[in-house]
Amino acid sequence: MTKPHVFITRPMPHWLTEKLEQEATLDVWNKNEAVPEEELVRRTAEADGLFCTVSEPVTRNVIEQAPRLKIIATMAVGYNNIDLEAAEEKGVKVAHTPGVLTETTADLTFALLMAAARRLPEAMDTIRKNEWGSWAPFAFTGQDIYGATLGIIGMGRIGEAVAKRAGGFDMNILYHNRSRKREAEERTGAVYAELDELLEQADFICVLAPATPETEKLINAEAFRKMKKTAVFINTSRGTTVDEKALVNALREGEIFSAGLDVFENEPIGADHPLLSLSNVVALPHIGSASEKTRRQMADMTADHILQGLHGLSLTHEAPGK
Ligand SMILES: NC(=O)C1=CN([C@@H]2O[C@H](COP(=O)(O)OP(=O)(O)OC[C@H]3O[C@@H](n4cnc5c(N)ncnc54)[C@H](OP(=O)(O)O)[C@@H]3O)[C@@H](O)[C@H]2O)C=CC1
Ligand SMILES: O=CC(=O)O
Repeated sequence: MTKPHVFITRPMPHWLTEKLEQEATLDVWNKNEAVPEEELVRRTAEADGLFCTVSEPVTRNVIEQAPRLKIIATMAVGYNNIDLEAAEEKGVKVAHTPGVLTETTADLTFALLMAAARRLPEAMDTIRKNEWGSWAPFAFTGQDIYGATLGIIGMGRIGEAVAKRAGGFDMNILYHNRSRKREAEERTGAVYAELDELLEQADFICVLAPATPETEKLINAEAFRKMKKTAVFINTSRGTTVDEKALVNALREGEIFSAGLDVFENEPIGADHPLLSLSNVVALPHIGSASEKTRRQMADMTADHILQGLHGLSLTHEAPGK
């Protein structure tokens, strides 16, 4: 009997390909860059399983041209890049990796918060450029984190893990979701707030809601105008939740103090992106879950999802429908 065929959209370590090769024939895109759409369509067309990442738009076009496809497993918790409606129509299951990356992404969110508050990259650049004159009373003064107010938009798994870290800094925590989460309030001491109230009162604003039509440009020019001039804005969710032009403007005009960003409207951003011309921006290349242990666990979980999908078994983490 011929083995099912799996297309993997990134180079993977041997332990992972060996595991999948016991049950499938693999086609691996051997570059650490997104598969161009034409290539994704062509290679998924032959596949029973698609092992993908956040960077490939798995569109209706991709899904409809893949008659054998049974399972799409993304190595990510966010699955906004996959057309769930088309997958459901074609009977293709979709899996993602919630939970396993929660603490690692919360660590990175907090690291960005601290770096943007205390201007760490900007200060380090001074040393690199040999421009460190002497201890200067008002050089690189930033915002205090201890005792400040944190506003979390999207108090889910990662939002709550960020709130727990904030507890160690004695922060007051406000959060905004579509629905109140009373258990999270009990666990973290966070207080539910309407969005405007959170924007107006928080010293630090972290977006951790998923990319959906509802969250598209949720943080726009009007939202930035409501924030404190000393506010630090952090986005580790998806670039689509923020109006980037409005963000550039808010940072340039001093409507907010600084921003820490792991995600962008279009990834990868080029070195000539306007955000990178601003000294009050800390920018990272979408590395929220990038610890060695977590990425290994995510890859392994994705491989398990592929095997479950190929065998018609229920998925450990099926992506919730629309
Ligand atoms: N930078 C990176 O590398 C990473 C980024 N991520 C991003 O983080 C996101 C969150 O992950 P995770 O915490 O596991 O997901 P969860 O589903 O656990 O949490 C998402 C939260 O967002 C809330 N939410 C949804 N829609 C809205 C809305 N319109 N307004 C306000 N809140 C909303 C939900 O609550 P409710 O339904 O009540 O509104 C929920 O509590 C992912 O979807 C992904 O985009 C995740 C991992 C790594
Ligand atoms: O952005 C990463 C994810 O897991 O979602």
